[in-house]
Amino acid sequence: MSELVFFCGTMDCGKSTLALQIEHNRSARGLVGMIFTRNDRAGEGKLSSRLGLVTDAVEVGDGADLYAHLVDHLSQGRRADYVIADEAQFLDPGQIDQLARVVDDLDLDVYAFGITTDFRSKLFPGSQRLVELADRVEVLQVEALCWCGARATHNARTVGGVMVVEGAQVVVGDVTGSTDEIGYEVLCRRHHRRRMTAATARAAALAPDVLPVSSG
Ligand SMILES: Nc1ncnc2c1ncn2[C@@H]1O[C@H](COP(=O)(O)OP(=O)(O)O)[C@@H](O)[C@H]1O
Ligand SMILES: Cc1cn([C@H]2C[C@H](O)[C@@H](COP(=O)(O)O)O2)c(=O)[nH]c1=O
Repeated sequence: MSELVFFCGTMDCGKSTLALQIEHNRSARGLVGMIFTRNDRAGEGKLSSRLGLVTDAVEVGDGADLYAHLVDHLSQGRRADYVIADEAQFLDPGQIDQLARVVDDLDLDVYAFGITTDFRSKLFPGSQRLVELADRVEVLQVEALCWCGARATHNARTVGGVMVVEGAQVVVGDVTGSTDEIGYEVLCRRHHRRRMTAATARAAALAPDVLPVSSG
C-alpha cells in the first residue's frame, strides 16, 4: 500500500540529505522518481544538501497542480515510480492534498520533507496540512543542536546574530551565521522563548556586570 510520509525536523537536521539518499537507493534499483522542490537555496529546479549533493528537480510554482503534473507525465508514457517533495513547507495546503491524491489514486509513495514551524514557531500551512494528511510523520533522528548543547527544536531568524520576530513567513536563507544579513539559527525551546542566540549568549557572558568581582 502506498504512503504519504512527512519527514520533518528543524533546519539543518539532514532532511534534504535523506531525500537524496532515498532517491539514490531507488534509482540504483532502476526506479524512477518525480522530484519536486520549491525555493531551494541552490536555485530554481534544484534539490540540494549541505553535504554538497544536488540533483535536478521540478520547481513547484504558485498554483501548480502536482496531481495533474503526474497524470500528464504518466499519460505521455513516461515513468514515475515514487515522488519526493523537498521544502514541502513552502507548498500550499491544496498542493499537499494533491500529493495525498497521488498516493491514493495513482498508488505512488510520496516522501515529503520540510520544517514544521517558522521563525515565530508557527506551523507553515503546507506542513500543517502534511501533519493532517500524512500516513506517517517521521521526525529526523540526527539531532541539530542548540548552542547550549540541548536538542534544537525551533528555528530562529537572526539579523546580525540577533533573533527577530517580525517579518514575512518566507525568507530563503541558511544557518551559516553571517554578519548583517538575515540568517537562521536552530535553538532549543527555552532559548527560542528567551530569544537567546549564540551571539547574544556570548555577549551576555562577556558583559561587565557578570564578570567576577575581585574581593581585594
Ligand atoms: N562538513 C560537514 N561534515 C559532516 N556533516 C555535515 C557537514 N555539513 C553539514 N553536515 C550535515 O548535514 C546536515 C544538514 O543536511 P541538510 O540535508 O542540508 O539539512 P536540511 O535539509 O535538514 O536543512 C547537518 O545537520 C550535518 O549533519
Ligand atoms: C524558519 C524559516 C525558514 N525559512 C526558510 C529558510 C530556508 O530557505 C528554508 C529551510 O531550509 P532547510 O533546508 O530546512 O534548511 O526555509 C523561511 O522561509 N521562514 C522561516 O520562518
